[in-house]
Amino acid sequence: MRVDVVSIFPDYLSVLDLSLVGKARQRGLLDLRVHDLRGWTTDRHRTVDDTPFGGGAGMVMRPDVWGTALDEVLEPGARLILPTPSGEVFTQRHAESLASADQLVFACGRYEGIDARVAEHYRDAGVTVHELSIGDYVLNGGEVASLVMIEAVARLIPGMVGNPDSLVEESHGAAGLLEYPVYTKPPSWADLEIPEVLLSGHHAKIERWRRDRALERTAQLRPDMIAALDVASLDKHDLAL
Ligand SMILES: Nc1ccc2ncsc2c1
Repeated sequence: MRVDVVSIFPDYLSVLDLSLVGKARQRGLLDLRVHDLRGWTTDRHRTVDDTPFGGGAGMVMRPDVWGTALDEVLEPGARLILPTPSGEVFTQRHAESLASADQLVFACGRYEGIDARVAEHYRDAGVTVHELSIGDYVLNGGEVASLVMIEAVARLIPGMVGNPDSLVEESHGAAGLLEYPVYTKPPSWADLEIPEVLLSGHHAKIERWRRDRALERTAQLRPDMIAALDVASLDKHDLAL
């Protein structure tokens, strides 16, 4: 997979050289390219923004600069991602869908956002455009959101994580539940012990205990996820909880 990120703060993305994503690049699983939007400006001040039509505070990012950049970066079949607080909320389902793309291009907005004609222009041109939010809070731009989405997608690329089975039991994974509580050594800490069943070696009981805790935790913290569960995926024990 090729991933391009266009930003006026390209150094913000240097963290992608580390950890999982960094290793993926070294192993050739991920072709990550970070670009400075100002590289496509033509004036001496390298201007990327201007005042909003209709008035209002702040500045809006110019469509002509973004258009020149994206025309160069987008390859046929690429998905264009516009991180924005006014977008659809990014979920694991989006990560799974985006992980199958040949190229993802993240356009990181700053100021009050990117001129709306950019999304419109590329949709009209047949490009799949995703306007995605990572949540309801204030950020200064799209760079941090892009980091979140790139990590969520990159770890799903085949060969990225050592044990693919671990992707199934994670929170928001295939089971559609939050993850059960986990424990490790020492067996006793701060006068707190390990749940007995986890020391029993009885795998069926352990599996049952873990699913019960995942269902309980999800029901308590994320009733919306319970409501979204496929009832067919629940067994009679689940339903009795
Ligand atoms: N302020 C804010 C909140 C969420 C979000 N998601 C992508 S860019 C962004 C910006």
